[in-house]
Amino acid sequence: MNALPTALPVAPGRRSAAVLARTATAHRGELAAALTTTVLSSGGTVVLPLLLGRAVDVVRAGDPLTPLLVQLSVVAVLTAVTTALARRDAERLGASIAADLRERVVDRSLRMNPRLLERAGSGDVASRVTEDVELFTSSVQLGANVLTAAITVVLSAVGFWALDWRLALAFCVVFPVYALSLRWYLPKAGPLYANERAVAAQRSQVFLQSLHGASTVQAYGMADLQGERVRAASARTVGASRAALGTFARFSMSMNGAEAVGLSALLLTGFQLVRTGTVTVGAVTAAALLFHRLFGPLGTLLLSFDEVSRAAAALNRLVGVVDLPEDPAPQADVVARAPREHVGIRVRGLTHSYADGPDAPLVLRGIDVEVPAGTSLAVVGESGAGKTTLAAVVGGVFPATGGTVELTGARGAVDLTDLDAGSVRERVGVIAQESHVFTGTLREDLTLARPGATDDEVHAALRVVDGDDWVSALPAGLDTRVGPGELPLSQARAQQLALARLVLRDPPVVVLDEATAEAGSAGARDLEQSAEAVVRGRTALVVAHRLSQAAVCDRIAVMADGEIAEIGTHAELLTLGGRYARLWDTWSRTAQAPQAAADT
Ligand SMILES: Nc1ncnc2c1ncn2[C@@H]1O[C@H](COP(=O)(O)OP(=O)(O)OP(=O)(O)O)[C@@H](O)[C@H]1O
Repeated sequence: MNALPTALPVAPGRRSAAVLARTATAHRGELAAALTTTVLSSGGTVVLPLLLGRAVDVVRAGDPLTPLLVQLSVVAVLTAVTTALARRDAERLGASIAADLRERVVDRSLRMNPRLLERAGSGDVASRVTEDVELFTSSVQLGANVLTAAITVVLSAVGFWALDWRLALAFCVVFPVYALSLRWYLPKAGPLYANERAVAAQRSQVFLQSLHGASTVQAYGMADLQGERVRAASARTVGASRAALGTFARFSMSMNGAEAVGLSALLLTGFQLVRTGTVTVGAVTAAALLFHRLFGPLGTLLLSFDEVSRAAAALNRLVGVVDLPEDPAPQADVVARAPREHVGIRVRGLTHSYADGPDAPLVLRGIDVEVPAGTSLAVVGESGAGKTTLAAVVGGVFPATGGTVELTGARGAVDLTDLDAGSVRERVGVIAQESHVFTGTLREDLTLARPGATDDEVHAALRVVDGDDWVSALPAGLDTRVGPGELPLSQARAQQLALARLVLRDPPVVVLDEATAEAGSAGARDLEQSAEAVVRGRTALVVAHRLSQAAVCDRIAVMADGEIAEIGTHAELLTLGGRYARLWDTWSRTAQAPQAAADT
């Protein structure tokens, strides 16, 4: 089994640049349009000061100014138009690149190996697909500005050279000063921003944990402690941002110094050249105007190192997700061999540990069990016995650290880990402890399981799980919007929807993990019946806290400390007089006893 990293990777800068370049060239038309209009607009920006310089010489010589004024007007109008077009084209290109990347990141995150997701923490994934994607997307405008500034700087250098090579040299004085500042700043900026992003991800993780575990936090009176953790994580984020900002402020000051040095050098050189009659006053005027116009683009280029560094840190984290190695593709013949009908489950020597290393505690300790096609196996046991872990592994949610789970059929057996997620989901349907309601209409929520299902099919699935009455009674029926902020649904109804989705998907094997555990006893009995209807005719592994649910399954496995302690039918286990019999005895004496007994 491949060793999984403990955290999501961050791509090196060179790899991110390559991905960015490849994404840009995939939009060839937009790239060509953006480059063309940007070169034209930057060209106009450089030509205008040159024409103004010439105007100074024309006025000094007393020559007619009108032809030059016409040229100036035409160039000014063309520059204005191409500048507007350049901005639009560059933004379009940037938006396309950002959208491409965003889709790839979201797509890869949704198909992420569940064990990696668990290890890396959902906070890191959430911060990448939200904050990092947003940061990168909002740098589209920045990218457009940087492109324009870079081209303007190159064309201005050509303009200086056309005026006089000595003026060009004087202009170049700024570069060593810039270079020194950058040499000081750049090695600091990368780590500072990477740290800022990492600390922000930790803050998201702590915050998400507080939200997800809100009821536990309140139940144990841990609000103050958890609040302190969130505050400490926020303080670390503020500290990291301050460190980055302080360094940036010092860098900005050195930029202003460089500009003062550059302009002084240019004016002094121009003064000498005019005195010796080498260049005209107009040429020096043009050079000064060019330099003045360059302040903007040069400042954009240099000051944007700050934002570029942030965007690059975000991009490296996004490319880290995009580049996650795909799980190996299943072999076509294995998928073809995997049974679709009369599918049984065979578990051999299953061991699992949530931690790494040879001494890591085992949560499953060598489970051997078989569920013949069309029969049901209930799994019961005390909290922490390993029931949920067994259900998750058998349901193909994540692979176990050792042993095998096979789907058996008339043509042999296929290991679950040799199949891709899609092939597993066609054959094995899972309902986990928490049933999620997706934002949208009830129809959308239900047809996720089978896109294109008709309303009749959706209602039929709801009828199987006894959910059609309340859905049909809603004024908008299947068009009712559900999810956060919409029609509130009880946990029992959310589980009913999850069961209906399973009916629509119609897999031959189902794994139900405490599908009825959350409901109060009255609702729980209804849900038990809904779950029973789903199990009927299918191969099923049912994690049951309510023993009435276990008693109606064909066989029952009692788990204790990661092992199967007892297995048999309800009657056999009662006769055995062991753990199950004791559990049943306790269960029968609880308030539900008369009802549970009537159930069985
Ligand atoms: N994601 C996880 N990371 C680390 N340990 C885990 C994780 N999930 C479960 N465990 C541990 O594995 C053991 C078995 O847990 P599991 O949830 O499978 O038991 P269970 O029988 O289903 O318990 P319950 O009925 O309370 O859900 C427990 O000791 C639990 O603390």
